[in-house]
This record gives sequence, C-alpha cells and structure tokens, in this order.
Amino acid sequence: MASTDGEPSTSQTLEKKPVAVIVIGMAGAGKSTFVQRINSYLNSRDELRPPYILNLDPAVTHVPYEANIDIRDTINYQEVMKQYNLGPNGGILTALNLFTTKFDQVLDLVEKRSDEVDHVILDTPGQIEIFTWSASGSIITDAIASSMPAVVAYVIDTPRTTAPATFMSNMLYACSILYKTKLPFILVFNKIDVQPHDFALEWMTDFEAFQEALATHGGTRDAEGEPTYMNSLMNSMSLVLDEFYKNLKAVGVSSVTGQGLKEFFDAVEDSRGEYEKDYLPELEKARKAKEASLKAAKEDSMNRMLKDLAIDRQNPEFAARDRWDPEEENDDDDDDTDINIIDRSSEPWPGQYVDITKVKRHEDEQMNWPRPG
Ligand SMILES: Nc1nc2c(ncn2[C@@H]2O[C@H](COP(=O)(O)OP(=O)(O)OP(=O)(O)O)[C@@H](O)[C@H]2O)c(=O)[nH]1
Repeated sequence: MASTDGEPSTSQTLEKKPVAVIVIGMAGAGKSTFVQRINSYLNSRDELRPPYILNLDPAVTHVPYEANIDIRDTINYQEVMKQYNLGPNGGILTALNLFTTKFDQVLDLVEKRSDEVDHVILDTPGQIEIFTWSASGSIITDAIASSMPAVVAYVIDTPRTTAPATFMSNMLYACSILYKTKLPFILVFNKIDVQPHDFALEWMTDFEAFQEALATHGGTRDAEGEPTYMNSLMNSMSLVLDEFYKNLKAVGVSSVTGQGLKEFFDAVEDSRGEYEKDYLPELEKARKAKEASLKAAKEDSMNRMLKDLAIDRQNPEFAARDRWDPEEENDDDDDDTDINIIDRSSEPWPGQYVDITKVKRHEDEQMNWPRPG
C-alpha cells in the first residue's frame, strides 16, 4: 500500500513482511546500476528503510553497492571453473548450483532481518538464462516467493530496444519468465536519460502503432513487395502479446539520474497486493495438493499393511510359513531369473547422480563430467 504521495509509509510497512525484488535482465541492461540506485534511493529517504541486498552473480568483478549477502563470499567462481574444467558459463551455473545448496541458510538470514527491512533485493547473473532457465534459479525464486511477497523486475536496455524486432524479442523473453515464475512482473525500461520509453508504452497499448513501426522499419517486404515471413510472424505475435501486456506494469527509470524510482516503488507496492491476491492462493493450493497426495500415499501403504496383517490373522499357519528364513535366502541366490535389476553404476550416463560438492579436482581422471547446459 502506498501513502498519498505514492511512497510506502513506515507505519504501514512496519507490520508487513518485506517484498523481495528479483532483478533480472539481459547482460548490460543495467541491473547492477539499477540495484545501486535502488539502494541509494532507499537509504537517502528518512521515511524509507534501507534494503537487504543479495548479489547472486558470482562472476561480477565489481558491484557498485554493498551487498548484505554476496555469492562471491561463499563460492570462488574462478576456482569452480578450474576444479570442474569448465568455461565461463558452466562456471557461473555450477557456482550458482553450489550456492543454492546453501540457500536455506540465506533464507534464515533474510528472515532474521525481516522486521528491519521493507525490501530484499536480488541481483542476478549477467547471463540471463543462467538464472531464468536453470534449476537453481527456479529453486531460489520459489524459495524466496514462498517465504515473502516477491516481484520480478525485468530490466530492459531501452536505447537498444527501439527496433520493433528487438522490442518483440525482449517482450517474448519477458513473457516466458512471467509464465515460468508466475510472479507479479514489472517491466523496467532503464536508461531513459538516453532514450525515453514512450515508444514502448505506445507499442504496448496501441497495436496499430506497433504495426506501423513494423511497416516503416527496413527489411519488412520481400522483392515482390509482399510482407516477409518475419514481418508476418511479428504481426501475429504482437496480437498474442496484447493479452500479456495487460498483466504487466511498465515503468521508465534512469539508474544514472534516479528518474522514475518513485514510480518503480509504487509498482512494487501494487505488486505486493497482486502477490497476496493471485500468487499466494495458488501457492497454498499447490501446498495443499502436495500434502493431500502425501497423505493419500501414506494411507494407501497403511491400508495395504493392515490388509496383509488381516490375512495373516485369518490364516496363522500360512503366516508362520511366510516368515523370512535367512538360510533359505542364501540358497535362492541364483533363482531370481524373472527380475532384471539394473546396475546404474555400470552405465555412466545418463542418470548417474554425482554429488559435485564432494568431488575434488582431478581425483578421478577417468570421470567424464557432465557439462552444464
Ligand atoms: N546512461 C545510462 N547508462 C546506464 C544506466 N544504467 C546502467 N547504465 C550503464 O550501462 C552499463 C551496464 O550496466 P550494468 O549495471 O553493469 O549492467 P548489468 O545488467 O548489471 O550488466 P551485467 O553485469 O553484464 O549483467 C554500464 O556502463 C552502466 O553505467 C542508465 O540508466 N543510464
């Protein structure tokens, strides 16, 4: 909820849980600069409280803010690359995986500070897909979102999104993240000091304006003057995305000048309501369904055990014969011809589980390590 001037008031927020803002965006979109700007904005106002910041990018050499928890304090990304013989992307992914195994401790630390902060900010790795399409990214997102209200801030490099095709690709990516996380979503058009984001807002609300931009952009017609395949595709996609835009909030910011930060925090507060109205009931439903299926499985095995006991009681002679005889066991070693037990340790891949947290460098030269996606 926001006060009359649009900023979250302390009295209203004190009894509330903090909101987690998961900052996602393409490399160079300005995520770290944006987090730094959020930090200085929240620190510079008396009525607001400083955020709690998590840096999840193990490969970043310098972050322009003081993170409360920094993945680099736990995992040495260069060392991970060497130990597992990985390239940069594999190294980042493996470092994130290793960090995720400790994420319960991170959550404990965040929860301990939940009375003192109103915002928990997560800065994610530069290579967007490492966070959005990895198991650890999903685990971290789900863990955060099930312990406090959460919102995704998708940072867009506005000056690089002025071409209709680039804009559409960016929106499709945002769409895929929205449908994957199902969390409230804010499109943050960054760098508006260089390029205002009015064109984007217009394209999002006026389908015809986007079509027009497509038509005037070069390469949209073939030699016979017919619309190219890409042009037709983008036309159809923009119709589909119309529905998607309705579920989004869009704000323009400049992480350099601080412009638009108030609007961003208004959108964050709106998202808290959205989280409570839409996401939380779904989470509860999923939790209840899981509990119900566990309970059903337990009841089923209990019923089967009781049934077996009842049969034994009806026929004590059979029950006595049915007892396990260790000597008999030894004799029958070669008789189980009907059952094919698969020894997975003899098939190296796929399906073999390797606990990468326990394996040291070059301990087993024969080992053919799985390369992350
Ligand atoms: N003019 C302008 N430049 C910006 C703004 N935000 C970020 N930048 C610049 O954009 C570049 C990339 O910013 P970063 O914050 O490093 O971007 P990032 O998304 O964290 O980059 P990765 O670490 O590769 O993911 C830097 O040179 C920033 O100074 C902005 O609002 N306006």
